[in-house]
Amino acid sequence: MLMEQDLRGLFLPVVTPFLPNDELDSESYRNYLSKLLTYDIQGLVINGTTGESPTVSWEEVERLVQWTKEIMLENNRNVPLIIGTGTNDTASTIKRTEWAGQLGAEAVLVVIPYYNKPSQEGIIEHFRRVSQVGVPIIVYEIPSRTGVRLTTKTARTIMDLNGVIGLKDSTGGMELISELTRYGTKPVLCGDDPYFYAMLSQGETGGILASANVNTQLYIDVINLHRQGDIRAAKDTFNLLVPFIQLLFRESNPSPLKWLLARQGLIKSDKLRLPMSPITLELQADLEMALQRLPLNL
Ligand SMILES: O=C(O)C1=N[C@H](C(=O)O)C[C@H](O)C1
Repeated sequence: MLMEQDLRGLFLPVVTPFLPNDELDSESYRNYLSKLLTYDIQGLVINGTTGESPTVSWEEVERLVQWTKEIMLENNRNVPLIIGTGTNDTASTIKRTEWAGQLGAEAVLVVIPYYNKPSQEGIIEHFRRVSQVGVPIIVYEIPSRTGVRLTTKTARTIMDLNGVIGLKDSTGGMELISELTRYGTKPVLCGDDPYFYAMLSQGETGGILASANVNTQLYIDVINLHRQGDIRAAKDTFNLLVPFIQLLFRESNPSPLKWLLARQGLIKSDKLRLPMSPITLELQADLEMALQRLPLNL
């Protein structure tokens, strides 16, 4: 099981490749994951936003986890698996967290309950109950997707729960991390790619970054350079990544990322499940242009 001190470095949220008939594409998954496993990453996140969790069934999550274990074995590489289990229903989140534990998850990623707009007290109680399952929890704060925002007080209360080992900050700003790190906190991982460098400077311990599915080594370099105190080189390296990050989030993640992975031949197609749809021709042209300037180091 992951512990607080393990939440350091780069964790990759994986895409879920699909066939034209909407079935899971195991061949693409094997090809793509084998590549990711060549990097010095600290873990994989299955069934996150990038994995299209809203349209992937739990039975499919089980297959993805099984395949991931097989692919790790084939590649002689073992990294911790974090599984997304958060929903907007406490009972189902508890069930999924129990199942994730049975599947061998080292931690679970639990998003703030979305859509039904619970009160701060309701959110705290949600996490208190899920934390009792006994699988380490990474809290996932992403107000642009959930429609609710944690107050600092709520975030602190949830972070203090036994069983919560850290938080993925996708708030799109520096306020939460500044407040949490002001008096010391459990680890905060960046989940908002454009803020990755700024948050490192503010005390984040690493990231769960969809954009790091491409140019993975450069993200690892940013972390290592920053740790070594070579701030200038870390910033220069991050600056190389910024144009791609901007393009990868101009339309909803993971559509641009899937297009890029397919363009590189790592997965067979950029197929998404509706209501997610492929990127516009305009974004495709801009990504092609960016590729001319910085060929992807996949
Ligand atoms: O799947 C994830 O985990 C991520 N989701 C965020 C989003 O899609 O909004 C982005 C982040 O890079 C990782």
